[in-house]
Amino acid sequence: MQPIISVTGVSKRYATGFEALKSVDLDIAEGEIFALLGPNGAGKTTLISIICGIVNKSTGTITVGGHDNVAEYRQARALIGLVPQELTTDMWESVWDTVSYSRGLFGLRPDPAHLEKVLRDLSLWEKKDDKIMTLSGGMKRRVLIAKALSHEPRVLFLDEPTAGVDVELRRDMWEMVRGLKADGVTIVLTTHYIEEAEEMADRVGVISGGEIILVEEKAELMRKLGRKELAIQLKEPLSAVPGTLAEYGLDLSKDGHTLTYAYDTQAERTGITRLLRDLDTAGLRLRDLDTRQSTLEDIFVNLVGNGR
Ligand SMILES: Nc1ncnc2c1ncn2[C@@H]1O[C@H](COP(=O)(O)OP(=O)(O)OP(=O)(O)O)[C@@H](O)[C@H]1O
Repeated sequence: MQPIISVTGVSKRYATGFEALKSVDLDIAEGEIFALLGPNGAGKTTLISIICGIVNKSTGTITVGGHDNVAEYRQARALIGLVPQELTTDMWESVWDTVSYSRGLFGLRPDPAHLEKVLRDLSLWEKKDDKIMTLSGGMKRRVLIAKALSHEPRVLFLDEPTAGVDVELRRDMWEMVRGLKADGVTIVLTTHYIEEAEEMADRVGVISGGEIILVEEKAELMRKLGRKELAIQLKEPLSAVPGTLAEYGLDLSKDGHTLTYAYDTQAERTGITRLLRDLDTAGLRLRDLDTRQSTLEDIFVNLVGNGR
């Protein structure tokens, strides 16, 4: 199936000479929730701003629903809803007016029933006549989402949707995103929060220093997450792993005192019982055992550390 968004060889050099993106390739499948993870300054906002046509790219091509996002800007932009990080909306307007205006910008006929559904889904219906400046920060964020959904986009971009929001609003956001997915909307969200990617995403992309360094199904990442290491401390140091233990792929520390066995916690058999028996048979005496689980955070920090 053709991806709904296709980014090919996109780079960005700002006027300052800073290269914020380095030849990014990325496809987003229709209907998925894609989380773009990366540290501050990695290029997340730059990338989504370029896809949405707010920032010009230096090289490369982007299509949205098959439309080139420069040559066919209007068609491409009409398919996209963008919820920016910053509150950028007219504080003096009422919720209803600002959301209606956003829809009008796309040249669409008024559709009060659609806007009512959007506002109700975001628990904003009661506030529809309130001026935006009178709303709480969390409610203002909901207004930004309502604006982004006003023209019935097929792809919704959420830039750091839950940065600085309370737990309740975060839960509501996640709920809303799931509802949109159920309606067939593709979601791309940027986040620093690994739990958010873990909770929401079908696929995860990691960006660091302007480069996409990993794109993977979340389930696959979770499988990696499921890996554990067993560190076996030996009473007497070894100079090499005994040949009879070759099948375990053990790692011997430089000082010869520790053997490390990596295993999959989700596998039916971890092989630990057999390994311990074989260690005994090989005549090795143990001082201590220690296990350590790699988290998605470890994987992330590792990747980002290496990507710099
Ligand atoms: N208009 C600009 N001119 C020059 N440099 C810029 C401009 N906008 C962003 N940058 C730089 O480009 C890099 C990427 O910024 P970007 O906002 O895309 O990162 P980010 O991953 O979204 O970060 P954060 O998580 O902090 O929002 C940063 O080093 C930033 O300072």
